[in-house]
Amino acid sequence: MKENQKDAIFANPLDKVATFSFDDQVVQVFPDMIKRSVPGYSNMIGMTGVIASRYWQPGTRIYDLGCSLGASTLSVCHQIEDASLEIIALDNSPAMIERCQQVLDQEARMSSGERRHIQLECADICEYPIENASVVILNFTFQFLPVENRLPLLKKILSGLAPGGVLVLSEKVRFEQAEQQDTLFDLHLDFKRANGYSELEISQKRAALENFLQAESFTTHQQRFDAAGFAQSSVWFQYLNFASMLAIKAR
Ligand SMILES: Nc1ncnc2c1ncn2[C@@H]1O[C@H](C[S@+](CC[C@H]([NH3+])C(=O)[O-])CC(=O)[O-])[C@@H](O)[C@H]1O
Ligand SMILES: O=C(O)C(=O)Cc1ccccc1
Repeated sequence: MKENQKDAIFANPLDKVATFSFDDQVVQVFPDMIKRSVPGYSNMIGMTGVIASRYWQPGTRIYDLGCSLGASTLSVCHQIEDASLEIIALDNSPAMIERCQQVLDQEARMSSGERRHIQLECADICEYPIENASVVILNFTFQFLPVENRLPLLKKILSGLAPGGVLVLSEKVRFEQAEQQDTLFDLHLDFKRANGYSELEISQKRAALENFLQAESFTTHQQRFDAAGFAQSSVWFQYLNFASMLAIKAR
């Protein structure tokens, strides 16, 4: 199995910076990239399992939408011991799915407990059916969807959730007030510098993400949760311009 490598994707000058893509090169460095780029990533992933264990209802499924290498799925498995737990983990990057399968196989070999029911699928989350769920996880995936696909996806999730079910949505956010946006955005750049990224890496990655990652404000997220029909929504975590929200379906 390929070992995880340090992220140096944008370390050398590129003639033309192509739009970011979840290809084999990104997969090889992904755990390092996400930890050094997303403030609070480990906290949000760890708590995702804790939230899942409060809202999961036996006989229903948990969906991990945009699972990458399975970090949220594994957090859920650590928190819910029940052998009947069924997780459906989706990603539309074949390179991610291939590596995720290796990660899950390795975990299964290492843990002496029950074999978990994890269905891994290479699929577009906007197309895939969501049925009989009590927990749906969207950790840092929604931000990559075309904006016009976002409300339809939330409506599909709500209709697939059982009463009392939860959606966990973690994202990069932006702020409506220009001064607040500048302050927290600049501090995020400092966070990346403190984690060893150079000015060149920071500026080339920024160019690669332009128009690809579209962050939205808390107000936009809250209004969309309401428009989709969720009964309640809250921001439960924020670290600079990254946050995690949860939205609950009426009982
Ligand atoms: N339409 C789509 N359908 C399916 N997958 C998609 C789609 N669009 C993007 N993806 C997938 O969403 C993932 C986003 S990464 C999630 C991290 C993970 N949740 C984690 O918590 O470790 C976040 C990041 O890289 O910032 C990638 O693996 C894409 O292939
Ligand atoms: O690096 C950034 O600026 C981000 O917004 C986070 C991120 C992390 C991993 C892949 C794409 C974006």
